[in-house]
Amino acid sequence: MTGSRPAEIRVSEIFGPTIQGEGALIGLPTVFVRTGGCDYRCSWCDSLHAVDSRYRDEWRPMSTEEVWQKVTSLSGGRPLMVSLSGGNPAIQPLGDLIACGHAQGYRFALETQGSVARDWFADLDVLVLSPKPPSSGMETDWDALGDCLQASAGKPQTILKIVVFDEADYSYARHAAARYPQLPVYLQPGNHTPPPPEEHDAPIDIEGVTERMRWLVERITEDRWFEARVLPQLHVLLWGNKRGV
Ligand SMILES: C[S@@+](CC[C@H](N)C(=O)[O-])C[C@H]1O[C@@H](n2cnc3c(N)ncnc32)[C@H](O)[C@@H]1O
Ligand SMILES: Nc1nc2[nH]cc(C(=O)O)c2c(=O)[nH]1
Ligand code: SF4
Ligand SMILES: [Mg+2]
Repeated sequence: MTGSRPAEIRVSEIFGPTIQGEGALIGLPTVFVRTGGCDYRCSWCDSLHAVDSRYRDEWRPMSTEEVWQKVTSLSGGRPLMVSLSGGNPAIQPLGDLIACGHAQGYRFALETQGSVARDWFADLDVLVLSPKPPSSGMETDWDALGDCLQASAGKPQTILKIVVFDEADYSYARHAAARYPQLPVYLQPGNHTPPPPEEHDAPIDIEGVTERMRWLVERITEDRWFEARVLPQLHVLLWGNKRGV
């Protein structure tokens, strides 16, 4: 007799502790679980190694226990914030992992574009919704994003984090923020020229990122948009496009 086996999590990489480089938790020590596979294909994705099926061979199906073992070994058994990213982590079975970690005092933040909702979003501590602006080449399904919010049932701390490259992206961010006035908004300057994933340490266009940040600050102050926050990707400033940091 065979019972159904618990679903496995498709993992691209597990690394840390490092610091959370983006959004509301910036600077906070964290271990990343980056899952493999995404239902989007953003033109400027900086994590293609977890998106493009060319890298599928590097993704490993792991049981919840195996993932948990790796997280606790990296953290030395000391509870911390676990960041679930990808790819789109929402397409992986992560509910058991969250329950397992909570039982040991760990907390969980998840980053997703908001295209797929899961019941277990309500068990997260932090939900980062990062809908994609026009420069990504993706189309936002606002109903799906609404479903994600509904699934979270107001339990996790929830924020909007929007990447901005240009004026059209900025307008999109304003529109998204207006749809969800209850959510804190973080504007993140886009980082151009992501390297091919096999190039782990390519130089970044730091001037471009800095220029876009200054422009973003100008735009929000001009518009008197005083609820918005502008933040760089701290890990990009510190380590460029290096993987696993
Ligand atoms: C790699 S994604 C993975 C999680 C999920 N798929 C998502 O997009 O939210 C993690 C975060 O990195 C951001 N990101 C990806 N490529 C970027 C780039 N070139 N510049 C700035 N932020 C980027 C995404 O917008 C998202 O907020
Ligand atoms: N340090 C660090 N912070 C991050 N915040 C979001 C990341 C991601 O790729 O999802 C990321 C990442 O890859 N590294
Ligand atoms: S949704 Fe996220 S992981 Fe997927 S392609 Fe876009 S930025 Fe990359
Ligand atoms: Mg990243």
